Amino acid sequence: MLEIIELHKRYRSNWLTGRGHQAVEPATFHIAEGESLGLVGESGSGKSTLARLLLKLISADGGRILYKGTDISGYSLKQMRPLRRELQIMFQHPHSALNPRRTLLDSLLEPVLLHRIMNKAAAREKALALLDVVGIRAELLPRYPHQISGGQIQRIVIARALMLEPKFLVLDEPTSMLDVSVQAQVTQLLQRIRKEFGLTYLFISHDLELVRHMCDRIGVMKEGRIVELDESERIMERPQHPYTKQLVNAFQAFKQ
Ligand SMILES: Nc1ncnc2c1ncn2[C@@H]1O[C@H](COP(=O)(O)OP(=O)(O)OP(=O)(O)O)[C@@H](O)[C@H]1O
Repeated sequence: MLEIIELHKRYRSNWLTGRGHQAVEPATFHIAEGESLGLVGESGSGKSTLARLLLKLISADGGRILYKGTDISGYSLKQMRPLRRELQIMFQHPHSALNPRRTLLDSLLEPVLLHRIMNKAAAREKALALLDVVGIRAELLPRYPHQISGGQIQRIVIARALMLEPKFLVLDEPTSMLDVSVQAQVTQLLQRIRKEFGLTYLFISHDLELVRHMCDRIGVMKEGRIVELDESERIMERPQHPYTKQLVNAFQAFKQ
């Protein structure tokens, strides 16, 4: 579905240090349709930058992105517009994902009305059907984000993404701000909708256990480089790179 070839990014020098920063070294990998690919690595290793690069939310310094065989690297904002429906991202901070001054219903309807996909009545009907899928009662819809829990917000955010019938979702630490028990419920929901809607995921997390559970393959990032990428079980059982070994060992020690 996505083929990434030598994609790389350097942030320009900042006024404080006067130095630039190579956030992502040339990265080459693919994400197959229906697959869930995990990205792990310490904070600052470039995971979010890589995800934003492949969605073209930030511009790359070089490299290519093929989506369903078409090179979209040089696409303008206008050319990307129809693809924004198909390629979406969900962020870590559930509260900043929704406009605090809009009701949940308005937030749910906003993207489809903006993309002029359907009229308001049809959009409401679709929203109600999706609320069922994500396990939210319709009575909550007139509320504002601060009036519901973090887990409920994440469910609304998931429903809002589904309104646009995406094909590919980047999940950037989607559950890291939630309590452990709520985390498990949201993770289960994400697993279920992947199957139900035939979605493809890029799942970013610090949590190796979660990534192993959610993902078919795992890519390990260190200092802007993908140092290892393999099937999840193989990464866990036979890590090759010293940094991956360190991550897996730390995880095993923590489990004992
Ligand atoms: N807009 C920016 N301008 C300059 N430097 C940036 C910018 N965004 C990120 N960086 C730097 O690029 C590096 C990679 O950041 P990135 O957010 O991609 O890492 P990450 O692995 O996703 O980290 P985390 O797990 O903490 O979210 C970091 O050193 C970060 O400080």
